[in-house]
Parts: sequence; C-alpha cells; structure tokens
Amino acid sequence: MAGGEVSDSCSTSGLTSNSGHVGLTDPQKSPEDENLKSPASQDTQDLKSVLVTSVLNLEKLDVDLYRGTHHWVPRTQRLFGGQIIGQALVAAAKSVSDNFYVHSLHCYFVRAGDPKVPVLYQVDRTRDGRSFTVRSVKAIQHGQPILICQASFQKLQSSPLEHQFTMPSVPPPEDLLTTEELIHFHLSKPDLAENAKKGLNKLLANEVPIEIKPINPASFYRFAPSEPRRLFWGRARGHIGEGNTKLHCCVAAYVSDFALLGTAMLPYPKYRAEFSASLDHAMWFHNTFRSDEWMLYECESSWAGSSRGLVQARIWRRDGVLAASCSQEGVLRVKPVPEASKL
Ligand SMILES: CCC(=O)SCCNC(=O)CCNC(=O)[C@H](O)C(C)(C)COP(=O)(O)OP(=O)(O)OC[C@H]1O[C@@H](n2cnc3c(N)ncnc32)[C@H](O)[C@@H]1OP(=O)(O)O
Repeated sequence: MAGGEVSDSCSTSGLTSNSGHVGLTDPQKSPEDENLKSPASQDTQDLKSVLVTSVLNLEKLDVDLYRGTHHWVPRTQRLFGGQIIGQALVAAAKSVSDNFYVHSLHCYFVRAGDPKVPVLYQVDRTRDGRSFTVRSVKAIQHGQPILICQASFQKLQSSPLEHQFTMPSVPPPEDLLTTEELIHFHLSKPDLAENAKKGLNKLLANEVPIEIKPINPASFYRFAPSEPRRLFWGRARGHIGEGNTKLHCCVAAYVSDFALLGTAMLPYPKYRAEFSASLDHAMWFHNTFRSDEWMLYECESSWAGSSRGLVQARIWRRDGVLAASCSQEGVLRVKPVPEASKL
C-alpha cells in the first residue's frame, strides 16, 4: 500500500485527524454491544474465505508459471503487498513436496503493483536438498518484476533445542471489538462531523478479507503519541478449515502485511504519511496454526529514520504458542497534519 493518508494498509485513517478527530473513548465490548456488530462480521466466518477460493487460487499457465488476480485493492490503487507475497508463496509451494514445510520467506517490493492487470509468478527451483528446499519467485507485470521472493522449506526435524518467548497477557478476542464494530460505534455518535462520517463510511465499504480486533483502540488509531508498539488479534475473514499447513502460511503471509508499518508512526500523531509502502518483508514460521482463527500480532518498531521505518512482529496462537515472526521495512514520507483537521 502506498500514498494517501494512511500509515499502513489497515485503513484506520478514517478515525484519525484526516477525516476529523472523532474522539475515541476506547470502548470495550459488553453484551449490549452486540448491536454494534456489522452484518458482515456476524456471519462471514461461516463462509469459505475468499483468500482461499479466489486470491490464493492461482491459475497454472505453464510449468512453474502462474497467474494471480486481485480481490481487495487499497484505495492507493497500488496492489496490496500481502496479496503479492501470499500469491508468490503459493506459486513457490506448488513445486515442493508435501513433506517439506515453509519455514521462511524474504521478499523485496521493487515496483508498485498495477491493479488493472493480473500478476504472473515465475518460479525458479533454486535447490532441492535432503532437509531444505529453496524456491525463488519473481512476480511480474508489464514484463518487469514487482516483487522478488525467496522461500525456504524444510522437512520436519525434531531437536532438543526448543524455546520461545512468553505470549503477552491480553484480553481474549471475544471481549474486544473489530475495526468495523469500532467504526459503527463512532458512526452512532450524534455529534460526529460530516467529513468524519464520510471517511468512516468509506472504510466500511472496503471489502478487506481480514478481521482485526485492536487490544487498545486509542493507541491503534494514533490519537496521542505512544511508544511504537501495538497489539491486535487478526485472522482471515471466512472459513478455511484444517486445510494444509502451507496454505495457512500463505494466508498468514497475506494477513501479516496489513497493519505492520503503521506501528512506526505511533510516536508521531502530528504527522501523517503522504507516501508509505513496504520495501521488504521477511517471515519465519515456527509452528502450525490456523490462519482463520484469531492470532495475536505483537508489533514493535525498533527504529525509524531516513524516511524509513522498521517493524518486527511476533504472531501468537491464542494458546500461547509462537506461530511465526515477521520483519518489515517500509518507506514513510510524512507531512504535518494540518491544524484545522484536528478540530
Ligand atoms: C503496507 C503494506 C503494503 O501493501 S505496501 C505495497 C507493497 N509495496 C509497494 O508497492 C512498494 C513497491 N516499490 C515501489 O513502489 C518503489 O520501489 C518505491 C518504494 C516507491 C521506490 O521509491 P523511489 O525510488 O523513490 O521510486 P520513484 O523514484 O519511482 O518515486 C516514487 C514516488 O515517490 C516520489 N519520490 C521519490 N523520491 C522522493 C523524495 N526523496 N521525497 C519525496 N518524494 C519522492 C516520486 O516523485 C514518486 O511520486 P509519484 O508516484 O510520481 O507521485
């Protein structure tokens, strides 16, 4: 995602000063909040995820050559980075045997993706080893690479060396509101400014195949400076089921690019990103998980400078198992928020 007023693809900016400050009071969910639920969030968890039926369902054109189409396109009208990574990983996995599991991927976004044409994925079978197998994938549009990705797969190999950090203690997803429910909450306020209403309704019209529940909505939406750290529950919208392990990694790769980069903007509510785009993205998969079940994203930005921000994320299963780790650097070209829009 690039350009525009948002700091990442989470499209949360409708709640920020751009559309007018809507005075978030950090609502927590209670039984009477049920009527805040949008119809979409009530029933779509029963439907098959569009990520599986469409976005990650690549068309085979030739040996190691696939075509992917788009589902949700950010309003920047550049392709969503998570979609390109997810599709690249699907293409890579197609030539890898079932007993090898993806353990890492490293990608560079070298050009903006064009939503008007499909993306071709060309796979190079870099190496097939006894324990590890490596694939390189080039995502191509208009004859030029838009993403280069390397993915590595490993056979299951047990080891006496096993450790992980401890998952932070946070409220369960059932006690929190989705971003759509938070928007409905603000839309129900009688004193909401017209421009804020417009911005929020635009956000609701987005058909993002991801659900997010911020742990602390006030810091998520950047109303006051905060440390560059945020936590949220996230999952693919719709049902995927047990499926295969690789497919869940492809879906997680899609989801993981959605709300990372904005973490680097949290200390700077007086600035908005007039241009933001992820430059590179790396993931390491540690344990099996279901990408259609709530996972805790613990994101922190260790550094920002030189018009770039670096963000790391740990992605937890709700039973406390560390499922994956992720790192991303993005370009962040900012400008001050105009005084008037803070009213
Ligand atoms: C958050 C999750 C996401 O999904 S992000 C989506 C995935 N990532 C991407 O699409 C990024 C793809 N990569 C790219 O677009 C390029 O590699 C980027 C990052 C833009 C490389 O930047 P750069 O070398 O500056 O490209 P460019 O010369 O084509 O310029 C692009 C636009 O930026 C502007 N620009 C350039 N330099 C500056 C500067 N120093 N200060 C201010 N603006 C600058 C250029 O004028 C150009 O703007 P415009 O597009 O013409 O409006």
